[in-house]
Amino acid sequence: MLQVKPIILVTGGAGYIGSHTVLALSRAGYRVIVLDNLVGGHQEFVADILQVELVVGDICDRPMLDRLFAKYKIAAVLHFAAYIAVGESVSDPAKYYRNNVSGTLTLLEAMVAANVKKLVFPSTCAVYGMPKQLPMTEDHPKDPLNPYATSKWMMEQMLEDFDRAYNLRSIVFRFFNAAGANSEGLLGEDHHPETHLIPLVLLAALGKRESISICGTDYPTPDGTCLRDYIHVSDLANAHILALEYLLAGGKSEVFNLGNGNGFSVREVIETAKQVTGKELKIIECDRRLGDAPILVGSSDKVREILGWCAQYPDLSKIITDAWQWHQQRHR
Ligand SMILES: NC(=O)c1ccc[n+]([C@@H]2O[C@H](COP(=O)([O-])OP(=O)(O)OC[C@H]3O[C@@H](n4cnc5c(N)ncnc54)[C@H](O)[C@@H]3O)[C@@H](O)[C@H]2O)c1
Ligand SMILES: O=c1ccn([C@@H]2O[C@H](COP(=O)(O)OP(=O)(O)O[C@H]3O[C@H](CO)[C@H](O)[C@H](O)[C@H]3O)[C@@H](O)[C@H]2O)c(=O)[nH]1
Repeated sequence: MLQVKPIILVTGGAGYIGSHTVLALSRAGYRVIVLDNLVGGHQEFVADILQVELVVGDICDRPMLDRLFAKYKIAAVLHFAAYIAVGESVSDPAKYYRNNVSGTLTLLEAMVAANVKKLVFPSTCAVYGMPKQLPMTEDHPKDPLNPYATSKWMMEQMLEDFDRAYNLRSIVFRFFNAAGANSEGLLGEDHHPETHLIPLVLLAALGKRESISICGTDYPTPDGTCLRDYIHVSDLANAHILALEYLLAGGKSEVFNLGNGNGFSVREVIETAKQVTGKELKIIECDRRLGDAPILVGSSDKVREILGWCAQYPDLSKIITDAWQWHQQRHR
């Protein structure tokens, strides 16, 4: 007998990680509804490339959410919608608490009211703050260094309470640094303004930016620049399918790191990008960026053990090659 897969609501599905996850969901046979206000997302990703239904709306709009949950029989929500720039969250924290925390609370209340009680939520390794032990495991102390990370930690705590009080089951993924692009060149990373290292380096390689800045060269790391754990966006997307299947099968709430467990410095990323692109880059060394931790590298043993997740593209060179292919196409 033909099995009909459930309907999944993806907030922020027109954005970078959300769109890659919608692609993985569609390929796994799910019917997907994207809810995005398009402040940071791309309508053409959803309408032209993914060809799934897009509802243009805001997670802060409770009446619209109620209508949405009444119209579709949604089995679970994957909640990517958020503001994401660490630096901006330091200068304008209210914007982050309003959109990320208040918006998520509105969404969760609408879910409980509609009896939709399964959620996958992207948090960040930035909830850990300064590393006390490396690689970081899920029980590492939490000490967010900026309002963006604090907003994610607040939402994690909200989810714990919603589980206890309303039986809302969630999988929280603490992403390390999402990077790369769909290997077939269908989707990629295009934030406005762009703040992330890899796309900025590639825009410099394309001549769209004059130079690339290294933000801080006096960190307590081997070459003085920050170490990050870069993870391919398609590996993140696949983890969401496993999380969804786990929740739909009745799994209990869990929190997982998602990273590759290898730290690369800013200089190493720039060096790898030079090799991939074959371009020389003008490098400017400048001051540290506010709210940056020196090292964020995680252990993903728990997600491997419980969800059976395994990275398909752990190699930094492959991550940058896929991003480069997409950037070249996008800016042709
Ligand atoms: N990029 C990373 O390295 C990283 C790391 C850790 C966690 N995350 C989390 O993953 C998620 C997705 O990140 P991304 O890099 O794809 O960001 P993105 O900006 O590309 O996507 C976010 C999407 O959410 C939408 N959105 C924002 N506020 C909304 C609202 N109020 N209502 C409806 N839609 C709204 C935007 O239009 C955008 O399409 C975010 O929650 C982010 O915090 C990202
Ligand atoms: O022009 C730049 C941009 C970044 N960096 C450095 O490169 C590293 C990576 O920076 P990104 O902005 O690419 O990524 P972040 O580590 O700051 O942040 C990302 O990962 C975080 C978790 O670490 C959060 O989840 C956040 O959403 C996500 O943007 C940092 O040390 C940063 O200081 C530079 O040197 N020059």
